[in-house]
This record gives sequence, C-alpha cells and structure tokens, in this order.
Amino acid sequence: MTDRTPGPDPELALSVRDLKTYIYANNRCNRALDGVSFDIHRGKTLCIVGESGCGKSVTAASILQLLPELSRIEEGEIVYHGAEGPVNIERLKRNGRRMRAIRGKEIAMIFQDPMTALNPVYSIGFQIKEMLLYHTRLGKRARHAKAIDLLRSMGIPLPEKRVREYPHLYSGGMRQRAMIAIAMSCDPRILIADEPTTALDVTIQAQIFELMDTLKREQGTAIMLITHDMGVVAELADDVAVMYMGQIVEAGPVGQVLRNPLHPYTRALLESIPVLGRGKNQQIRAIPGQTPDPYDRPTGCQFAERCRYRVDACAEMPPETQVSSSHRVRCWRHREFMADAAE
Ligand SMILES: Nc1ncnc2c1ncn2[C@@H]1O[C@H](COP(=O)(O)OP(=O)(O)OP(=O)(O)O)[C@@H](O)[C@H]1O
Repeated sequence: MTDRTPGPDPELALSVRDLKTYIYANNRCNRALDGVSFDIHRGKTLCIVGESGCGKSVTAASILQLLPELSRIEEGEIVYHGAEGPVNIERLKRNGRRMRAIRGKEIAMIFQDPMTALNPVYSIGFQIKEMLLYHTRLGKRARHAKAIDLLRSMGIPLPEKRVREYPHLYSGGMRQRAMIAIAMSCDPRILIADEPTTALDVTIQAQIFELMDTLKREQGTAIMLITHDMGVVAELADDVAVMYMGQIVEAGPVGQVLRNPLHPYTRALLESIPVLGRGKNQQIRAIPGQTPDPYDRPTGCQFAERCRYRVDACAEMPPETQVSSSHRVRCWRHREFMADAAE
C-alpha cells in the first residue's frame, strides 16, 4: 500500500500553533497571546487586524524573539519553514547564532516609524551594505552595486546619488522605501510589516502597498501585515486573522471573511470603515465600549461586554469552530450569521 499521508505544504513559510505569550507585571499576568494559531504562505499576504492592544505586535515580537522584558512564550509552537527544513523558533536562544541568522536575513521586519529603524548617523547605502556584509558573502563592490539596485527597485530616483545620503535627507515615503530596501536586502522568505504606512499620507501609502504587493508577486515573499484598518485588509490581504484580546476570533481567506463575517467583532470593524462614494451621511459606527483590563479579563468571550448580540452563553468562552476548510470563528452565534448570509 502506498503512503498517502500528505507531505509538508511546500508553500508554507511559517506556522504558529496555539501560541501563548504572557507578560508579567507587579505579580500579575497579562495573557497577551492566548492560544493563537495561523499559517503564512509564500507569495501571500496575511493581514492581522484588530484594535490597539489586541496582541498584533506581541505576535510579531514572539516570531522574532524580540519580546519585551518580563514576557515569555509559555506554550505553543512557531515553526519557520526555511530552505534547510522546519525550525522551531520558540526553542532557539533569543540571541543565539541560529536566531540571529533568521532575524533579518530570513524573517525581516519593517516598522511604523522608519526613523526608529534607520540609524541617523550612517548613510542609507551604508546601512544596506551592513546587512549584506553580516548576512551574505558578497564582496565590497557587489555590496555597493546591490545597494544601488535595491534602492532602484524600491522606486528611489537617482539611486547612485541617494545611496550616499543620510536618512534626514529622505522624505517620509522615501525613508519607508529605504527601510523596505534594507529589509529586502537579504531576500527574506518572510516580511513582517507592523503598520508600515500609518505615518504616511494616502498617496505615499498606496505606493508603499503597491511595492509590497510587487515583492509578494515577483519574489514570492510571504508577508505578514499588521494593521488596525479593514480598508487595508480589503486591499492587500489574501488571508486575514481578526484579533481581539490576545485571541484570533475569526480567520480565513479575505473574500470569505469580508463577504460573510461570522464574528460580531469582525462585523463591527467592517461597519467602522467609510465607503467611498456613499457620501458624508453614511452610517459609520464606532465600536462602543472599551477593551477589558488585560490583567483582569472576563472568563467568557472577551468581546461580550461590547457585543450587541450577547446572550447568556457568552459568559463561557466559545470554542473555535471550523466553518469551512479555511474559515474559522470563535462565537456561540456564528450559525445565525451564516444563515443571514445565505438569505
Ligand atoms: N512592553 C510592554 N510591556 C508591558 N505590556 C505590554 C508591552 N507591549 C505590549 N504589552 C501588552 O500586551 C498586550 C498586547 O499588546 P500589543 O502591543 O501586541 O497590541 P497591538 O495590537 O500591537 O496594539 P497597537 O495597535 O497599539 O500596536 C496589551 O495588553 C499590551 O498592554
């Protein structure tokens, strides 16, 4: 008999399973990530969306082993699928050789504010070349040529001149492009982008998103994009994971989740975005109430207090239910929303 067990998915770049990352302060514990699972695939963008404090950045920091002090991965797995086979990141030493090689070279990150990542006292070219020196075997000339090529491919005009310039001479959009150039310099398999365009105006924002989309399509980079904006999700995501208070409350292919949102929180996020062309009288609903104190969470559904569909059952934590092969949700009442969509 032939073995029909499916082999590992060759497109899988990262898989996170039941990840629990806790932060400790004053003898109290914040379950910042409380059982988070998702996959990131090559050539696809996964958007992680949710309000401030839901755990988006702690997810990124867990993957890169850059967690704040007094925080710890308590349970779960983060498996990076690199060229040399799977690696359990959570078992690596934070500053060990393997983790340092993965961080930056294989999994790169760009941040909201490029000035926090760019060093003001070195030229942009120097900073790209440093990455190449540290992570590749390229010689001096090749590093310089690659730095210019990278700036050119990021749409920076006159790259031969600008490679020598310092960050303060770059505009906000150009700095963000330079940061992406540094991140992409070693051809990472995964690019994590934490709200990369929040500080930029909408035209530049659209250009940066287009650039990220090109990287995904042409280089097969797997992108994990962190955002609080459902508009960004609709535009860029292949898959989406909606987070609330350290849990993924709904996840799936973007078309399925946006067309048929099954969690009241996803619905509320969708109602909170303005739609172009509907005029200024359109109903945009802010989500009422506030997130609970992370150090003193309710035992049941974390969203219940703010949920207009709340019932008694919500005092108990709803299980995660798989509603199709790739769409999952954590809400006692999701079947009713499925029925709504079918009508
Ligand atoms: N350095 C830190 N020290 C203590 N608690 C932290 C720290 N960073 C995050 N937290 C806590 O961890 C939880 C998750 O926060 P996280 O920063 O991941 O949220 P986020 O979704 O990225 O928010 P934002 O959109 O504001 O960046 C929150 O309860 C937050 O208060």
